[in-house]
Amino acid sequence: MSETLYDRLGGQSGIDKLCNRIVELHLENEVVSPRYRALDQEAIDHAREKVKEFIAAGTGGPVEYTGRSMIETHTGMNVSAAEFLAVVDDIMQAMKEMEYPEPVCNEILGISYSLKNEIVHL
Ligand code: HEM
Repeated sequence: MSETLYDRLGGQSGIDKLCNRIVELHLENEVVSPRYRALDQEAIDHAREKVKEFIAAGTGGPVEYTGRSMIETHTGMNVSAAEFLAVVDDIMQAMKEMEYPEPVCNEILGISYSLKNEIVHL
């Protein structure tokens, strides 16, 4: 059987580390940090855990996503294209730091972009 993207991300432990780093980068990224700094610690922790689940489930892991849909989550935020790009940049930066092979980075990049219309200007 061929390896899933979940496997190539290092399974749940790889995805957990990746998401932890992505959230750290968001909190330092001046384009999007106000969005996350507006949340209390509990909400940040909750979002981080749901993102871990979302990626694991979406890449073929043995996990069910129990969070809200992308449209439901981001509706009312009026997320801009610049904010979307900043979030994708942080994802790519975290993947680069963790030295994932380029094809794996590109797959995540493609999946991220495929979600743009479910996140931006809602
Ligand atoms: C590929 C891009 C993105 C993905 C996959 C994604 C995924 C998620 C997930 C899974 C959650 C948690 C859902 C839940 O609580 O049930 C979430 C929450 C959140 N997202 Fe996104 N997101 C993306 C882009 C963005 C962007 C561009 C922004 C704006 C800067 C953003 C802002 C937020 C905020 C503020 C929350 C917390 C919402 C709350 O606590 O009510 N996200 N996102």
